[in-house]
This record gives sequence, C-alpha cells and structure tokens, in this order.
Amino acid sequence: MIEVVCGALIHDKKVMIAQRNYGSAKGKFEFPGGKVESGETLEEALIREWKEECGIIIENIQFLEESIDHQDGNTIHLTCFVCSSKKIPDKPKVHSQFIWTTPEHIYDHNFFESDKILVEKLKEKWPCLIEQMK
Ligand SMILES: Nc1nc2c([nH]c(=O)n2[C@H]2C[C@H](O)[C@@H](COP(=O)(O)OP(=O)(O)OP(=O)(O)O)O2)c(=O)[nH]1
Repeated sequence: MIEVVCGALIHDKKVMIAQRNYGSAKGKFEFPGGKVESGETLEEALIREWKEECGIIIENIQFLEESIDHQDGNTIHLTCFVCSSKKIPDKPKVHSQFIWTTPEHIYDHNFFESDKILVEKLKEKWPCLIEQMK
C-alpha cells in the first residue's frame, strides 16, 4: 500500500487544482501532493510536497477525506486535507498550470476519477470551509 497525501488549498472562495505535466497521468488535474516518505507524518509530507511543487508554506491543515484506489498495479491510500496559505503559488514548477475553481466545477476539468469521494466531501463542507479559510 502506497501512502499519498494531497491538499486542497482554499483562498478567496476558490480551491486550487493543478495539471500534471509528468508521468502516466500527464494532463490530469489533481490536488497537489505526493507520496509520504518514511518517518514523516501525513502533515509533514503534505507541507514538504507543497513547498517542493508549489513553492509555498501551507497552514490551517485539516483532514478532509481519504480514499483507496488501484493504479498501475499498486494500492494507493490517499488522504486529502484542506489548507490555506499567506501567499498563493505563482508560476508552477512541476505542473503545467494551476486553476482556481469551485468544488462543483472541478470535474469540468480532467480531474482524477478516483478523487470523486474527496470532491464530494469538499462540496458538502464548502460553505463552512470558505468561512473558515477567508
Ligand atoms: N498528488 C496527488 N496524487 C493523486 C491524486 N489522486 C490520485 O489518485 N493520486 C495518485 C496518483 C499517483 O499514483 C499517486 C501520487 O504519486 P506521485 O507520483 O505524485 O508522488 P510523488 O509526488 O511523491 O512523486 P515521485 O517522487 O514518486 O515522482 O497518487 C491527487 O489528487 N493528488
């Protein structure tokens, strides 16, 4: 089982999604994140991945939802968090673009099918989250 974390950054009543520019899922949109390294907590891994991939320090990290998926012969345990930050990412480093959207419009983009449960939870909690993450 591969442990993966991802983060839904909320700012100004929008959530950020990012388009992969690498690997077998190139072209797909995701919540930025990646594999948890040995000795790291899920939160530490998420902070590291966001710093590496998006160049910002995330904060107010809160568990959103988790899911299990099978990809390329591996079982992925994906844990999604919501977060905020003082600064929003500017130019993508490893992604081809960042898009700011709302949960209802995430699947207007070619988003990971396996993330549907995460997006449903985001929709459910959205009114509360945008108040908290102002
Ligand atoms: N980051 C992220 N990964 C996701 C999402 N949904 C989903 O199924 N995944 C899967 C795709 C990959 O199989 C796995 C993440 O692996 P990755 O290759 O991005 O991890 P990484 O950044 O640590 O990359 P690497 O060092 O192994 O190259 O999780 C999502 O919303 N965000």
